[in-house]
Amino acid sequence: MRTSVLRSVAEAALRNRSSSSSSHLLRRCYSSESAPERKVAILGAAGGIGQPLALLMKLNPLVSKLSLYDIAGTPGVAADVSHINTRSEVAGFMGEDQLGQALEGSDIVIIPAGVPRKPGMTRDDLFNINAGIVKSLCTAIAKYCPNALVNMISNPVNSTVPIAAEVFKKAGTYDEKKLFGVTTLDVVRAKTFYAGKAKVPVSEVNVPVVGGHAGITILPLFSQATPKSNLADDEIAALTKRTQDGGTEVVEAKAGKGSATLSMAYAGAVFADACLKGLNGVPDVVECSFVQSNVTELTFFASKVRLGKNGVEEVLGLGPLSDYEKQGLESLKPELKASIEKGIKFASAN
Ligand SMILES: NC(=O)C1=CN([C@@H]2O[C@H](COP(=O)(O)OP(=O)(O)OC[C@H]3O[C@@H](n4cnc5c(N)ncnc54)[C@H](O)[C@@H]3O)[C@@H](O)[C@H]2O)C=CC1
Ligand SMILES: O=C([O-])CC(=O)C(=O)O
Repeated sequence: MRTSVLRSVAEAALRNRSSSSSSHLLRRCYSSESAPERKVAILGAAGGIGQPLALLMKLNPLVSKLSLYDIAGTPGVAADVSHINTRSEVAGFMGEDQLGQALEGSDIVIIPAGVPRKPGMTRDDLFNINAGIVKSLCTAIAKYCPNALVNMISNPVNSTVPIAAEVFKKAGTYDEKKLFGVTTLDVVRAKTFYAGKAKVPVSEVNVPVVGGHAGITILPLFSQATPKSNLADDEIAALTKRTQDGGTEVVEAKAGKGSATLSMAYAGAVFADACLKGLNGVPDVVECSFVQSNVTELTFFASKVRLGKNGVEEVLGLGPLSDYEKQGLESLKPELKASIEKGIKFASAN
């Protein structure tokens, strides 16, 4: 009761954001004690990404219930994480019989379930195994928590997101505002690499990354990076390539032991936090994500997205592009289009 009254007042304050009391009210309204109940489920929670992501979500005061699901290993991960003295109650679920229980009542479902790359593989080489995993998990989401926001991490994201959309369409639960391909790691990398090259504080850096999440479909827009810098064209080209190959850099360094897990868990936690803030009515929450889109002729595309109480509030445009970026945009379209179509075809046929 007290919380809902507080929230109405805070929302009124939001409408008049110059009010000196508004920031105080909002702080109270969205602080951990009064934040609304939010259940977050992680599918693939015992994996390389799933475990550190479970840790990071346990540290998030906006989460009240943390549901950890995998086909094996979740009781141990859940017992371990549950001892941390933060707000959320943790429950572990293992095996398909428990998937419904894991999902029921979820506000956000994060999916890092599936196999990772080994050196020499592309993300698309994961399609044959991961497409089926994502399809069956999304079928369960449509049944048990059709209104949840879905944060898709499993690769190839350029195809797994269209697969999820088709599964939800077939089930009659598709809401394009609620399905997200997580491309935050591309942004995290672009920020880190840009800060290093431009010699600016990394905490102040912003770089949009658009397109998709594989090789040349990852298009960082360094012309829009802030703080501004005077990097030469060849430096921008090298930064772009390093961002596009960031995943492969980690795969090769891990030499057969998987792909990015820790940086991905961080990126997944940043994106889920943004979704939670959006759901809770925090204004001006903007992150890049691979979503259903009209920004280009492609039906799914990553760009900046404003997050709100229903998920996507607004898909933002690309802004001004340099000639180099315009070229990159045209070059990525055929590959991204083919990956989207591959996902749709798989989901329609199976
Ligand atoms: N979107 C992105 O930026 C990134 C995506 N990834 C992708 O994330 C996925 C997971 O990577 P890792 O955690 O390193 O792999 P991992 O092999 O360490 O963990 C995957 C987990 O998924 C579980 N799993 C398999 N089938 C399942 C099912 N049907 N239901 C529930 N859980 C199931 C496994 O038991 C395992 O615990 C890979 O596809 C990888 O390519 C990785 C890094 C970045
Ligand atoms: O490269 C991979 O296979 C995993 C991934 O998506 C990334 O690290 O960006």
